[in-house]
Amino acid sequence: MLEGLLAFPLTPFDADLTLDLSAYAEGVDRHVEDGASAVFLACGTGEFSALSGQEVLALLAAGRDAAAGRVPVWVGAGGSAADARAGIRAAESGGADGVLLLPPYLTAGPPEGTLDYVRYAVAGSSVPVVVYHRGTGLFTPSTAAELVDLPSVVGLKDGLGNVDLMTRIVSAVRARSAAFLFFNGLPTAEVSARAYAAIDVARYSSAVHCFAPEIAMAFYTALHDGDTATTDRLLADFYLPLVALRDETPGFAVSLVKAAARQRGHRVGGVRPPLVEPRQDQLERLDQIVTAGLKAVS
Ligand SMILES: O=C([O-])C(=O)C[C@H](O)[C@@H](O)C(=O)[O-]
Repeated sequence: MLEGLLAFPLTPFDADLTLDLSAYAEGVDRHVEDGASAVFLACGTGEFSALSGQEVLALLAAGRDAAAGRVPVWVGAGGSAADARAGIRAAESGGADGVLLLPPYLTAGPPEGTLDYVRYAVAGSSVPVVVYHRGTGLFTPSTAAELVDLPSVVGLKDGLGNVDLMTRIVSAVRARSAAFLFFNGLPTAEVSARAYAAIDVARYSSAVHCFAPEIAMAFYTALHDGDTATTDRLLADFYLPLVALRDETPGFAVSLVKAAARQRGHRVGGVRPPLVEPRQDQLERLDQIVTAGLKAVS
């Protein structure tokens, strides 16, 4: 389940920041045509935190139509415990193949509370769920191992980036389940992909696939083939400069992706607040970084 490169479509907005569903359908179709093995709608890159429950459902309907059965369609849920439960149920009724459960809104409890949040959210539904480990939703090795007892929870996606903790989480879960799935969902996941593959977290998602699928697919293939000359070149020429720019401003893990998609001619519009747009000098550097990345794969 969920082999290959996972794509997280951007959510396009009009000039007044309302959803642009026809542009969304184009984006989902582009991901599938460009080699994504599954699409995860309305998650981090898709600005889940800025969307209403109704908007997420509209994106699910448009995304399913656009994917047309060619790849699995997963969708985000999360926020308050009540919204997370309602979101998972609505995703199930709306025909999603699975749900990425994002962290609880605003308040962090202890790890046992995070586990309870997942139990509460998945109660009464059977659609497969992957739990996103980041921010206000953190696990210990022992609480992560208890996820195995929840039949609909099939995996954990790490967005924290603590290799020591993830190594211990993978070991604790593997002692109880060989089938449980692990995903690297760190911002610009390619940068940590080699290290994470070494600790049995080989699946990853690529936000870069939203604007430079040529680069994302070349990196994925090189990583899969053990072609370190290519992964090293793409890291040096493209991913590491991109991450340096990304780290200049909070929220750029999404804003830069949207800006780069616009630069490549895609109809995605701007970001909703609290995200901000890159300045002109940052846009110019972004353009240079993408040009260098495309040259490296040409
Ligand atoms: O929820 C999300 O949007 C993600 O975690 C996906 C991104 O693709 C992330 O892995 C990245 O930036 O490469």
